Formats: sequence, C-alpha cells, structure tokens
Amino acid sequence: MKTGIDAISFDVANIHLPIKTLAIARNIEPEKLEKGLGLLKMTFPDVHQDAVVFGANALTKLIIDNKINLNEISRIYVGTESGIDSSKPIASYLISLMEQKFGEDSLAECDVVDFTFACIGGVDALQNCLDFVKLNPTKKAIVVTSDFAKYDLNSGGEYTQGAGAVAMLITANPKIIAFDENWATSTKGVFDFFKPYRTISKEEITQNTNNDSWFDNLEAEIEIHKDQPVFDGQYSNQCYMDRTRNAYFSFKKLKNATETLYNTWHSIVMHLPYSFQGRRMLSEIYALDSAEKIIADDIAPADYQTKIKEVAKSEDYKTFVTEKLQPAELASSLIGNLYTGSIFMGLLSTLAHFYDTNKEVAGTKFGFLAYGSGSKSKVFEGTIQPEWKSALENVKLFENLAESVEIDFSTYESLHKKEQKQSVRTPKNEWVLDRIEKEIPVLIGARYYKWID
Ligand SMILES: CC(=O)CC(=O)SCCNC(=O)CCNC(=O)[C@H](O)C(C)(C)COP(=O)(O)OP(=O)(O)OC[C@H]1O[C@@H](n2cnc3c(N)ncnc32)[C@H](O)[C@@H]1OP(=O)(O)O
Repeated sequence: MKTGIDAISFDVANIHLPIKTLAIARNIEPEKLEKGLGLLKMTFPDVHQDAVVFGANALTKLIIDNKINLNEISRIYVGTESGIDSSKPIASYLISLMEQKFGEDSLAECDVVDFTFACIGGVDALQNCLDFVKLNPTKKAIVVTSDFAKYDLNSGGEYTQGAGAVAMLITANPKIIAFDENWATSTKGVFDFFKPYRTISKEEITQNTNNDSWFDNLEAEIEIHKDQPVFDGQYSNQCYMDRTRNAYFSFKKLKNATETLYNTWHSIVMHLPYSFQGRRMLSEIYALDSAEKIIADDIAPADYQTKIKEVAKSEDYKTFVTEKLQPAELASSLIGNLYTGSIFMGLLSTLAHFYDTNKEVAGTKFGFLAYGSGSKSKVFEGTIQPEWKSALENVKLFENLAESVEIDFSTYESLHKKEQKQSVRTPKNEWVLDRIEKEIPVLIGARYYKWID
C-alpha cells in the first residue's frame, strides 16, 4: 500500500522587503545576496501575523480547498521551532481555531502535538504520520509546518529571514507523492544554531518599558525566550554538509544501490535556509557519488577541498543544478527561510514549476535531503503520483507570491523591533492575532486570534 501527501497548501507573510534594499542599507554588495546566495525577496510577518496565524491559515486553506471532513482526521502533527509557549503547543491553538470555524467538537477525538528539532521537525512529523497511516490505512493525518525565521538586525542571518507555513494531508493512496520505505538518518549533538533561554533581570525589563505597573510583581530574575537564534553560520554549513552526506550514503547502503544514487532522482528537494544552500552543499555528494569517481578515497584533505571547489564550478555540475535543484529554489528566492516548512515549500515550488510549464512528472522519483540544526539529517525518496496535477489546481503558488506587498526599509525595521502598531496590509479571509493578554506572573500571556472575513 502507498502512503504519502494527498493535498498541500501554504500561507506566507505576504509583505516583503526587496533583498537589494536590505543589501544597500547594510552596505553589502547586492550581487552577493542575489547571485551568490540566490535571494530576491525577504518576507516578514505583518503586525497581525505569527506562527499560529500562518499555520491556521495554511490549515484552513487545506480543509476548504480539499473539502476535508474534520471528523476523518485522526492526527494534526505540527513541525515548528517557533513555539510561543513552553507547555501549550501550537497544535493546541490550531485545534481551537479550526473548531471555531468548522464546528465545535469537530476535532474532539483528534491527536495533536508539536515536533521540535529545528528545521527538521516537520519531516519528523511527516515520517511519524506516514507510519501511522501505514498501520491504519483508512485513517488520515495532517502535518502542519509553521515558523518565523527571525534573526538579529545586522547579523549574518538577517538576509535569510522569512515566514510562513505549509500544511499537508497524509493518506493511503495519495494523489501527489508516495514515499518509499527506506529512510536514512544521521545525528550528532552540536551547537551550530540554537535558541537558548536567557536570564534577564527585572531592572532590565523595566528599563525598557514605561514603568508599566504590570511589571511590579515580577521576580528579580526571569528566564525569557528570544525568537532570534544564537548561531555560527559557517559551522552550521559544515554540520549541514556532514549530516546530509552521512545520511545520503547510509541511504545508498540501505537501498543496496551500486550506481550513482542522485541519477535515479528526477528532482532533488533539500532543506533551503536560503535559495542556493542546496547547490552550495551538494557538490561534495555529487563529486563523491559520481560514476567517474572524481574524488579518490585516498586524496589528501587539502586537495580534497580544492577538488570539491573544482567540481562545484564544473559545467556538468551547473547543468545538474539547473535540471535537478533549481525548480525547488524558485519559491525560496521569493520567500526566504521557512525553517520547518522550507523543504516542503521546495517540493511545492518544484511541482508548481512543472505544473506552470506543463511538464509531466508522474512516475518520476524525487530525492529529499532534510536538515535540522543541532543536528540531524534524513534522506528519503518518493514517487510522484498520476493525479498530482489535479491536486495542485487550487494551490497557485507563484500567482500568490506575485501579489506580495513591498515594504520599505524603515517599515521593515519597525516591524522587526515590534514598534509598528498598524498592519501594513488589510487582512481579508484569514486568521489574525487579535490580542495578547498580559497575566502576572507570565511575561507574555494568553494569545487570542480571530477570523477576518
Ligand atoms: C538555519 C537553518 O535553517 C538550518 C540550516 O540549514 S544551518 C545551515 C545554514 N545556516 C544558516 O542559514 C544560518 C544563518 N545564515 C548565515 O549565517 C549566513 O547567511 C550564511 C552562513 C548562510 C552565509 O554566510 P555569508 O558569509 O553571508 O556568505 P558566504 O558563505 O561567504 O557565501 C557568499 C556566496 O556569495 C558569493 N559572492 C560574494 N560576492 C559575490 C558577488 N559580488 N557576486 C556573486 N557572488 C558573490 C560567494 O562567492 C559565496 O558563494 P560560493 O561560496 O558558493 O562561491
């Protein structure tokens, strides 16, 4: 029996800063970001948007566009690293919003939970839901990935920011893609990118407020969580390369493949923290697994790096990138990092590109290389199903992205610093963050959302 993705939908922050505007403001050569990293636009959440809003909007679209009866859904598993509470998962917010819209108790028997392992949490949720459907073929599950990739102003991650969600219906005999049995994993506990709790004093908090009496009852020191990560960019690239390489070759072994594995894949979908990450990281695997044995096993470490660089610049590799990786990069260039949603947005970008250019890919295999900092990689593959085109009819990825509203640099900075009070765009047919109630002794209290017609 086949199991996989039957339907897919997305929601992104539909306001963006052109990457050139950011480059000029930060005194970075625009060509570095546009041609070196493949960035064109950076989406950023509006005043009324957060990870719950993106997840709820993607889920609502999935339900409406595919006429899903919520009583049939046994699980809604969320991949996220933008949790807004250490106890109450984003999945719990999603249930209450869906019941508000689609009927009280419509999800009363549904199992919900968040999966957190940096950017790979959504893939973990997917793998878990696939196993569940394999055991219970008549049952259906939904995976939602939702994140806000926010970095400090002026940091090396600033130009890779992005925000949004992807939701997927997981069933037996799926319309879009059926995943194969083999999954390979590579794990190592490292500190390449993480979001630790920080201790701050009451004094520090009150200095930054207008002596709000709400803060009177705070303890002298509290632990706070900041959206922006602590990270070491080049080390995180090395961890990404090491994990994906190890998982790729474990996968090859699992399959007893003797030929070059990537040649069996029509398209390759990788975790993309920015558009060109995949092409920059895959050259090593490309070289190591090539039929011509470009790199011999006994090559000296210094020569090894030189050889990889040569391979990355070769015409063969450029053609390989254009054919197999570029379709997944297209949406990333226009959105930025979606953390858990990035790999699924890469799948959607690839399929939407083939849909828009009228290419038939049913029956072809797609290879997936997932990565989450901290660190873990999973490599797996799936076969595109005959009905993929009809399942994509309502998604209209690139038409939607073209409608994104451009913002200027000062609006971006005031949104980043949470100083902006008015939404840039007037919400319509979507969920919005209505208010946050401050409740002592909780620093940021309960969040309430509402649907805007
Ligand atoms: C966070 C996650 O989602 C999980 C992960 O995947 S971890 C792995 C990725 N890490 C991150 O995303 C962490 C946050 N980001 C960062 O730290 C940084 O943005 C980064 C490490 C991703 C990039 O760092 P950087 O110092 O800005 O860029 P750098 O690595 O030097 O690369 C710039 C590229 O532009 C090219 N370039 C520079 N100037 C250029 C120009 N004028 N014209 C064309 N290309 C140019 C460079 O040659 C280089 O490309 P190649 O190496 O392929 O030749």
